[in-house]
Amino acid sequence: MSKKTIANLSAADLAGKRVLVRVDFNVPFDNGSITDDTRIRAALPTIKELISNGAKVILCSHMGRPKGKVVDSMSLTPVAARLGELLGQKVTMCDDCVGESVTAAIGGLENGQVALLENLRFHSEEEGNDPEFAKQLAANADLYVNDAFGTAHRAHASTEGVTHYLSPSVAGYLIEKELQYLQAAIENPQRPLVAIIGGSKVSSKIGVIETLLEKCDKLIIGGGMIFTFYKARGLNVGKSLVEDDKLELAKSLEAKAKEKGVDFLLPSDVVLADNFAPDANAKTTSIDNIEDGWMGLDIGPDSIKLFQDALSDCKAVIWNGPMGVFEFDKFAAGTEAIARTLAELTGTGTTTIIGGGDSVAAVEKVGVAEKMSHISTGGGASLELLESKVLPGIAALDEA
Ligand SMILES: Nc1ncnc2c1ncn2[C@@H]1O[C@H](COP(=O)(O)OP(=O)(O)O)[C@@H](O)[C@H]1O
Ligand SMILES: O=C(OP(=O)(O)O)[C@H](O)COP(=O)(O)O
Repeated sequence: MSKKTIANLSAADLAGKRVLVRVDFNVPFDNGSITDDTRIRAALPTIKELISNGAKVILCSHMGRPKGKVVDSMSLTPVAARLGELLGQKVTMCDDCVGESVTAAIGGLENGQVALLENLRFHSEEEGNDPEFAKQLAANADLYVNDAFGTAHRAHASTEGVTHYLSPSVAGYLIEKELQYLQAAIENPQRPLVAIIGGSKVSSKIGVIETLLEKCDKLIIGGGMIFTFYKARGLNVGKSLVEDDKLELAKSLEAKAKEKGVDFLLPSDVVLADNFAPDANAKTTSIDNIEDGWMGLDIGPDSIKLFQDALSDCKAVIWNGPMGVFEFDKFAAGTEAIARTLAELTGTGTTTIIGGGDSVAAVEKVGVAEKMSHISTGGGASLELLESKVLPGIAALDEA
């Protein structure tokens, strides 16, 4: 990575210094309890490094989309409690992210102690990347570390703006690791490189499919978007999800794959449902035999075999998006089989990279998350990185 990281800072750079650390603690909640603390645990290496070097650690994050207003259910207070448990030390929860009370709380920190600022997005200036707000955030710190990979695609006051007022501004270990895997996978791939793209709609994955077509050897497509490709080929898709305004695009993506010599694989059979429900009636059929009144919600057993064969010789895999409606058990087999196959491949030396979002949930549901080479903590951010877009939160950091 060409950006400076905390590994480039010496103990003397950190001891006794107030370090503002942007983290992504935007974790899922249910009834006030954190249901998945992956993002909190992912920030621990950076936080622990700062603690052990005697820094005063000032963590900041957003939670949800409160649109510039204080929304009690989006307070970071439960996160401070969970982080305190994980660190085995107290985390001081601040009642705001800027202002006198925050300055006083930070003034009271001893070396090696940790404070968490309240949700940055309770102020509209955060998402507006307001320079005055960025200055206020910076005023309480001596240097800046960005470890919020999941928010690196946002040019907000705490990710981009603040870097203009704090020096050095460096990346944390999580951002370093995310870049190591995701950037290397497309810039310097081990081959054969296979990309598996699924999810609901082709429209949300156009950019990533186009970029990956330039990089990968095989492209496997699953999920709801397959029906737009089938309809573009003139097949009947019943009442499956289709984007009628993307038929020409689907044709051009297939043509581009051919032109580039990329093996373009669509499922050969699908699991149909008579309605979109967990208890719908289901049947498996080849893709040229989809009847009116039925919708495809998963890939079928022949397709699983087809995809497993295509994956068998690969050295690296990037996966983004489920193969079907894996939230419904009846239609989860395709996604779960791919998750298991990737876990096995990792064991035989293949690099397996899971983009954020629903593919991560699927891998966790199957219980194979620990087996993958890398699971990204950012959905939108990992997609943008795979699309070779510049992530403003990373671009703003000091060059190495
Ligand atoms: N055949 C299908 N028909 C309708 N929805 C589907 C189908 N296959 C997958 N999906 C849905 O796609 C959603 C995930 O899509 P998307 O948000 O694009 O992926 P990701 O979150 O991995 O980026 C899941 O909720 C899943 O139920
Ligand atoms: O959860 C996040 O993004 P993700 O759902 O794309 O992984 C990040 O915290 C960014 O949140 P945002 O999309 O409200 O800016």
